[in-house]
Amino acid sequence: MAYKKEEHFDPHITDALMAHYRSSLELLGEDADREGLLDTPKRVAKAMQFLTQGYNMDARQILEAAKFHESYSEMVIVKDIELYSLCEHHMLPFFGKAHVAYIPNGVITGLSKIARVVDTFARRLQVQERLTHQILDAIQETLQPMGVAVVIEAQHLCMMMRGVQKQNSVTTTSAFSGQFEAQETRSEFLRLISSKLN
Ligand SMILES: Nc1nc2c(ncn2[C@@H]2O[C@H](COP(=O)(O)OP(=O)(O)OP(=O)(O)O)[C@@H](O)[C@H]2O)c(=O)[nH]1
Ligand SMILES: [Zn+2]
Repeated sequence: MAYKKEEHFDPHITDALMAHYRSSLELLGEDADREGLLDTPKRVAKAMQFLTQGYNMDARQILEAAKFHESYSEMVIVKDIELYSLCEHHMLPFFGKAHVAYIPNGVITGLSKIARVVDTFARRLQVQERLTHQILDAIQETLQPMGVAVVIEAQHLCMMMRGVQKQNSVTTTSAFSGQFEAQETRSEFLRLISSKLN
């Protein structure tokens, strides 16, 4: 499922968000009528709809539409999938990388679909832990593989620009199912995602 182009956003929602962001500008002490800000409510309305459009995307449908029967039964890893999300506490971005693996059980999917599944759940208000589990659950339920592994490494602007103001902390979350619950398989996955060659 492709991203919606900005011109396809619901105009009623865009209008309501524009009014909201215009009054936010004024509440923050700005002159919403000055030249540089005239189009800002519209830009922010569109940007926020873009950043939350995962609500209109269906990860299971994306995977169902790209299932192929194949006897390959080794680990498939898609690593370094960049992600941008918004923390649900402050609506500030968190961003980083997702590493996703599965061990097929007769069914594989298109590699790009794994990245699309990541985007589907990232483009919402999130906490990193739930994002990690939602990616795992969608792949597990749809492809029914022998196991799924998801690791996300991300930096949270709410911890960098404000609040505790820590610039270098990276949060790592992980979720494992099936064969990845075994130490040996999990270690192989962790070794492969930290390798420069793989
Ligand atoms: N577990 C988890 N916490 C998150 C995530 N994103 C942001 N947070 C945290 O959400 C918490 C919200 O805590 P509160 O005490 O309600 O909010 P706050 O007063 O703004 O907290 P500070 O950020 O410490 O100033 C903060 O500790 C954030 O660091 C996330 O993805 N997962
Ligand atoms: Zn936050």
